[in-house]
Amino acid sequence: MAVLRSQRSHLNLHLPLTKLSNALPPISLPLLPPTSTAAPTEYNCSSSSAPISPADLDKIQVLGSGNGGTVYKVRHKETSEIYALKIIHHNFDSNFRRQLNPEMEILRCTDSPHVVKCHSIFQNPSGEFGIVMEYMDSGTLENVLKSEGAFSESKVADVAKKLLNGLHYLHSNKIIHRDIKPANLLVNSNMEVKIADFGVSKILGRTLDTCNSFVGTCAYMSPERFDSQTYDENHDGYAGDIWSLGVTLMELYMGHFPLLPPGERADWPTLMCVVCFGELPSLPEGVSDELKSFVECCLQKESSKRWSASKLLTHPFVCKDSTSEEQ
Ligand SMILES: Nc1ncnc2c1ncn2[C@@H]1O[C@H](COP(=O)(O)OP(=O)(O)OP(=O)(O)O)[C@@H](O)[C@H]1O
Repeated sequence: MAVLRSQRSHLNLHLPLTKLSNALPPISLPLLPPTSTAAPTEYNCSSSSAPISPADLDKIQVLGSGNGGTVYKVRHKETSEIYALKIIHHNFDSNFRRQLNPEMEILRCTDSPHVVKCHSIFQNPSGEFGIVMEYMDSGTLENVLKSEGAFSESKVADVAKKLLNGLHYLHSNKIIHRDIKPANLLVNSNMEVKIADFGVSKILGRTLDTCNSFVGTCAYMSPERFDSQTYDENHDGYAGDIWSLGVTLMELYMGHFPLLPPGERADWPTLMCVVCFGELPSLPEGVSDELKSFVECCLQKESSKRWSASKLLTHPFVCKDSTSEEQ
């Protein structure tokens, strides 16, 4: 307990910024025009089709809402194609009003089968932003877990491989997601799994970063994000996504949040003690050596000992019986 108290006394409780390395020049994206224009402004995310504007879409139902906005299922009037439309909440400052936030920038420039596809971004005359995305008809991995229960090892391996391909793509493009968890991973009926919700993500090297102080969801946060001084003050952020992936995959296999006993409240101090000072709970008996080893490679407390996404793609757990997947 004394050790715990002394460790706590020099904890950095306001979650410092990730230190940037490999800085790139800022990506130049156009500033959006002033909000007084009568027609919506549209940004096409796909090179092959015309931009979709709000007038092209009929709202069908609300799919969910979070801190960043509300997501609707919508139908394109002309093609009958179904999309997901995220309307970003309107409580932003005047600087934010005129610029794409990191989520929009990332969705606009990413193109991977493992990252949710953005078709179009627009701004209404009132200043409200909309993101037209591909519709993932099975919802989030969190929903799938609730309705179908714990995943088999082979299903966890399949999801792991798809997410690793997505993270490898993002990390190769200097993007850190910072909020990997079952609720931010979307699934469709083709059993595709895609990384979504870039609301707190970061593009390394950007000069503009509107989400510096945001911490992501603490339940899936790595030790260095709780306490960078003890764990690794030079962490680059990518390894934080790998930790969150490890917790997420354990959750899929065990059927409940793995770092606390089922039903225990995941408050910040309890989680910090478990993640930073406690021994991590092990996987249940009967689990294969490959899964055990894979999770260990993700959940190393020292971030530099964690495997990268590209190295994990070579781990026997994900490349047991299939050929390497394309990005
Ligand atoms: N492309 C999509 N296809 C299908 N459903 C989606 C899609 N995008 C989001 N959703 C649904 O809408 C919900 C809200 O999405 P949102 O991006 O606002 O994320 P959130 O994780 O709930 O919120 P926050 O921004 O606070 O993290 C999701 O939980 C999901 O159920």
